[in-house]
Amino acid sequence: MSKLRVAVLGAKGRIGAEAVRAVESAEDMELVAALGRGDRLETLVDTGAQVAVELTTPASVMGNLDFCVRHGIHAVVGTTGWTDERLAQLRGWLAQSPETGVLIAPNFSIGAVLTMKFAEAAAPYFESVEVIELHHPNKVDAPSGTATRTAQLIAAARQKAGSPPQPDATVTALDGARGADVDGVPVHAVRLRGLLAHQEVLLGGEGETLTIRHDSLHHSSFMPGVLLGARRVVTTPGLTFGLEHFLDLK
Ligand SMILES: NC(=O)c1ccc[n+]([C@@H]2O[C@H](COP(=O)([O-])OP(=O)(O)OC[C@H]3O[C@@H](n4cnc5c(N)ncnc54)[C@H](O)[C@@H]3O)[C@@H](O)[C@H]2O)c1
Ligand SMILES: O=C(O)C1=N[C@H](C(=O)O)CCC1
Repeated sequence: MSKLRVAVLGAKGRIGAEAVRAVESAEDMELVAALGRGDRLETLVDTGAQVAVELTTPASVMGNLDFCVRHGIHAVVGTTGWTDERLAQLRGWLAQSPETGVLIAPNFSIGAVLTMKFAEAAAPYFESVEVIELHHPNKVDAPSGTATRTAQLIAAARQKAGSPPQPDATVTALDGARGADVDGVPVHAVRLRGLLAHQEVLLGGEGETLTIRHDSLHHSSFMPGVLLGARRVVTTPGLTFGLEHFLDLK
């Protein structure tokens, strides 16, 4: 059986370098390109890449995806910075290239995907829900893509269940003290040397709290998800948002 021809964009970055190693080690894949900032995207075409793993920056991701989709190269995207406007633009590009697949995974680790699922399930049963994400201080965006997605899922679950607004008597607050408001869910971002990627979802009800916590301790935690995404995206045209769609979660 022929090997899946995979390229990595952002290959010298923290997660990109780990992805290069993971693709090289995967028996069913061939690493055909490992591109960094300033490298020619035409290399993807020249090397016959079938899938590009996009792990760059919010400033670079759209240009890279525009090129990939126009050339019918499937993409697995871990880069953050997704807004409704960006998603609509990407959907527009994909409509012009209906056989091409793009997976955007706010988080590739199974624990983080499960954290989101558990938080979504628990959210309607508690009066209060807040998200705290904690990352290394080299991270350029806040809040994290994972925390934003988690808060959106929580908010949607609460809206569907008819949950009332969260109790909060705050009248005066320093800017930022109550975190960022993501669809009504407060999200707090911590940046601390020594950390990699961590998240807590705090839920509170009368006389009880529930804390759901996930810790990524090494970039290897993201690799099974990256490889799964690359294998599945080639047969999944259009936009898939969230690795959970490629997992058989009950
Ligand atoms: N989805 C996930 O599970 C997951 C996990 C970890 C990181 N991330 C995200 O992945 C992205 C990268 O994270 P990081 O910690 O590796 O950052 P990083 O800064 O270490 O790496 C980014 C790399 O991309 C390169 N780059 C920038 N523009 C480029 C371009 N146009 N073409 C090719 N390379 C380019 C940079 O030079 C750098 O080497 C961030 O958005 C981060 O939030 C996602
Ligand atoms: O290290 C990062 O940067 C990470 N970014 C993603 C996010 O913003 O959610 C995933 C976790 C690691």
